[in-house]
Amino acid sequence: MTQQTQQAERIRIFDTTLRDGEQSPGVALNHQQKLEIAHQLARLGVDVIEAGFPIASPGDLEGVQRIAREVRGPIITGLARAGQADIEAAARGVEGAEKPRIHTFIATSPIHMAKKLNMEPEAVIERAVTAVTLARSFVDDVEFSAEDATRSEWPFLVRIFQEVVAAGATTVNIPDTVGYTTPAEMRSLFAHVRANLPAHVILSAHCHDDLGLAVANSIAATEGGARQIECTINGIGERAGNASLEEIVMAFHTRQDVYPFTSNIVTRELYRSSRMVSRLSGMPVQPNKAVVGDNAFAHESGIHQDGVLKARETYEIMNAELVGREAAVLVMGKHSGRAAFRKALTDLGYEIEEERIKGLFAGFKDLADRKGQIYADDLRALVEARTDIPQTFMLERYQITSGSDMQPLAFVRISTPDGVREATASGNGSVEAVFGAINTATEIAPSLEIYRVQAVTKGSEALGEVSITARHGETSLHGTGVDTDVVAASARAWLRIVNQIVAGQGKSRAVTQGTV
Ligand SMILES: CC(=O)SCCNC(=O)CCNC(=O)[C@H](O)C(C)(C)COP(=O)(O)OP(=O)(O)OC[C@H]1O[C@@H](n2cnc3c(N)ncnc32)[C@H](O)[C@@H]1OP(=O)(O)O
Ligand SMILES: CC(C)C(=O)C(=O)O
Ligand SMILES: [Mg+2]
Repeated sequence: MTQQTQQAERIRIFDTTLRDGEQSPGVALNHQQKLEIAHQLARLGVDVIEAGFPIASPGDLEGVQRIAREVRGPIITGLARAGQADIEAAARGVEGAEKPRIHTFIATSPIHMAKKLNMEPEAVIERAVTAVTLARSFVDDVEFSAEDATRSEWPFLVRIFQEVVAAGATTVNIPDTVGYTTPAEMRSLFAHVRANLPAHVILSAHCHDDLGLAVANSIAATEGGARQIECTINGIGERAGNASLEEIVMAFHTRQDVYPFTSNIVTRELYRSSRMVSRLSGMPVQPNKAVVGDNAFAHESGIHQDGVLKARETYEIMNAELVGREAAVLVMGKHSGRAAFRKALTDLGYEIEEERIKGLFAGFKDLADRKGQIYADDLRALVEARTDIPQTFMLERYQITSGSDMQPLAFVRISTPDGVREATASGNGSVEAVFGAINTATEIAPSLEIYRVQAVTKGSEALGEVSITARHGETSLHGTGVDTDVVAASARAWLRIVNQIVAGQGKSRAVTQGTV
């Protein structure tokens, strides 16, 4: 949101990750963690940091105090119910701040007033006015929130807002506390309140995501006159969470044509902020989360990859670097096409002629079908597993029968230029049995010297690389095989040795005809 247009108006970003975000079930941040996040929020350029709810606990008070003392730049605020003790605690919390604010609130919906507060509407107004007046005795900057505003009666809302503004509130917040409203409703509500309050009062939106509308509702609020948006990093917060800061900021940034707003947010700090909050709060970010999710700038399907390689904008409306991430990632998998495959091999440093790429691509698709995601090491293994040694013997299929009370029995079916050979053999283990069956089928029997196996890629479907050194007469030969199945990888490695012997790279003898 750094781009300026002529009519651009400023939207203040009020971050409540450390207060409403911390209200996410299971999240509790210690002072050090809160401070670390607050410093990052300052680097991110938020206008307001809601650092906590000082009356909640001595620890919360101390956390707010440390942030107020140590973090410079943003306004630091603490939340307070509409009551003396809460407001005094909030005042103690923010007193060291360069720019202190007290944020006080009381519910205004019929259900909250009657069932929760057990108060008459007139008493609620009186309590709100008293609270704002007290808060103003400590600081010049006071925000008042009408909790559950979107289920409140509009005339009542306007009345309480007018009264708290007269008592000194400088920002008036209209929260959709239970995530109930819709964009059209929010737009109208803000326009109505805006028309009934003095122009110097900043209107604020605070939306929850119970229906997945928090970001849309926050943006709609700006169309009705909101100039402050309350949100959290990664959208964490009470129940389904709050409006996500990064989504709002990037919506404005990307659609300047329809939302001519500016803000102080340094978009390149968004991803770092997201990672930090996720790490410290213990709340993972879903992979498909907009802007900051692992997949937000990743492309797996061939048609998209081809488009992105030709022109990034074909499938990307934002630049990954703009939010502090690495450039778009092409994820290799079974939906990938040749364009991305070729690019991935080039990126890995291979210069491979087109004819060979065709062959490798078939192997890649086959592997992707079995493995799912293909990593760089998978590609390396694919390329390097193929050499120019003639594949005289090729494993078509194998089968192992084994159990706790029997010796493993291997069956192999091997193709040769002259036809197919099949053989069975038993061994002390599955690998030994399959080697025996290959020896029988090929009539070549190198002796095993060294056998090593290692996982070369990530994931439970990782590729296993088998590396074998064998002797044939006086010659030592080396073969490797890669597969998601260790027995198959072993069989491939063994056949590579056999094929080297046939090709004369070891002390070999002629391939004999016939099916075993
Ligand atoms: C929509 C929001 O996100 S609001 C913020 C929610 N966040 C939190 O509640 C986290 C921190 N909260 C706490 O630590 C505790 O709830 C405290 C310290 C604030 C209060 O604890 P307790 O005194 O034990 O009260 P408890 O939480 O059980 O009940 C809340 C009381 O506050 C009253 N209350 C609720 N909101 C307000 C308000 N805005 N102004 C005045 N009183 C209020 C309730 O009516 C209830 O009063 P009652 O005990 O007379 O019935
Ligand atoms: C305290 C207020 C602003 C709040 O968090 C809400 O209503 O959701
Ligand atoms: Mg809230």
